[in-house]
Amino acid sequence: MKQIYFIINPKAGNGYCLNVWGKVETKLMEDKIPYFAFFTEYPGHAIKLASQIAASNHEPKVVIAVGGDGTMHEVVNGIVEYNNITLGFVPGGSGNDFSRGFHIPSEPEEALSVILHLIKKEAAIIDIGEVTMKDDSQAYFINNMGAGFDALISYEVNHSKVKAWLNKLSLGRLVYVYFLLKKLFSYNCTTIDLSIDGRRHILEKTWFVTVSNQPYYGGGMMIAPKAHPADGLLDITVVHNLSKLKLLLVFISVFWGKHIQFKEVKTFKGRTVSIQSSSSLYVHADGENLGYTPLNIHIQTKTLKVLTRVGSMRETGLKERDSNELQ
Ligand SMILES: Nc1ncnc2c1ncn2[C@@H]1O[C@H](COP(=O)(O)OP(=O)(O)OP(=O)(O)O)[C@@H](O)[C@H]1O
Repeated sequence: MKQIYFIINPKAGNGYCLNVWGKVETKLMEDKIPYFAFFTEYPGHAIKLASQIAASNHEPKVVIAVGGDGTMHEVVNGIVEYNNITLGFVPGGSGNDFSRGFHIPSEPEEALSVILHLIKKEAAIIDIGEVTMKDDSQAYFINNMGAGFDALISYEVNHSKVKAWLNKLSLGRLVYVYFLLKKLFSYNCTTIDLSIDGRRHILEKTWFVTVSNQPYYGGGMMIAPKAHPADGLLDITVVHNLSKLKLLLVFISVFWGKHIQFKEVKTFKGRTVSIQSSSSLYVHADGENLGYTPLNIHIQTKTLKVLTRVGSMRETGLKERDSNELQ
């Protein structure tokens, strides 16, 4: 069997992740499965740990992130340039949208069982998004990225103590709702200039743009119900031209993926996307703050090997599609 490395974020889920790791560790010992474990010590550390593991030799290895979407995001960014790594995930964060979108069980022992089962089978090969910022710096996302109101919410969530309190009450998912309501009334919408595969869209009074590789974000909102991480396309969602009150209505419907029925919600599919705006907008990737617009996004198809129940294109009956056909 390939060597298994765990990268654990002890701060994820406001420390709940250490309980998750305790359960995983007990199961590994019971089943006498050899492994290496590394704990992150500061933000960004998982990128370094993951790239060091990948670079240590050319042997194929399994790296399993234990934490939230931010931990998975860092691990992806650490291994993206190496082709000897297969990725796994045990959810231990507050939002855990990766596990929702990639069908990883929420119970730690169950997640581990699925991973150990899948190690013996073929991993899914999925797409990822590459974001290039104005200063040419690059970052990759596995779930989604966003610019505008949703990125502002991410920023507020990541810099607030409310998340810790809600996590203590096992209500971590509600932190996004709390900040949405808090920021809704002071937010100023902007005109955005969106290019998708060279086709330009000027969208006035825009709340936000998200670019998704899988359906879920923000702790369970089904922002891009038709997104599939192995279809060779990114799903773009724009919410614009609607009142604050109607935004709340759209927001409620997003948990069921019904928001796309509103005329103010535009959806597109594409391979390259550029976002410019009349004023600088906050940007996030997988819920981690990235900076500000303008930026360019490019899909890297079939780039990552992931231990997930989300099947390959062949298994799900999807065909490689042309983005223009689907807009
Ligand atoms: N030792 C550490 N001390 C402080 N912060 C850390 C440490 N290790 C990692 N981090 C940071 O913790 C942040 C949150 O991690 P993560 O997103 O995995 O958990 P979460 O926020 O609870 O879950 P989710 O993103 O699913 O809501 C990340 O930005 C990461 O860089």
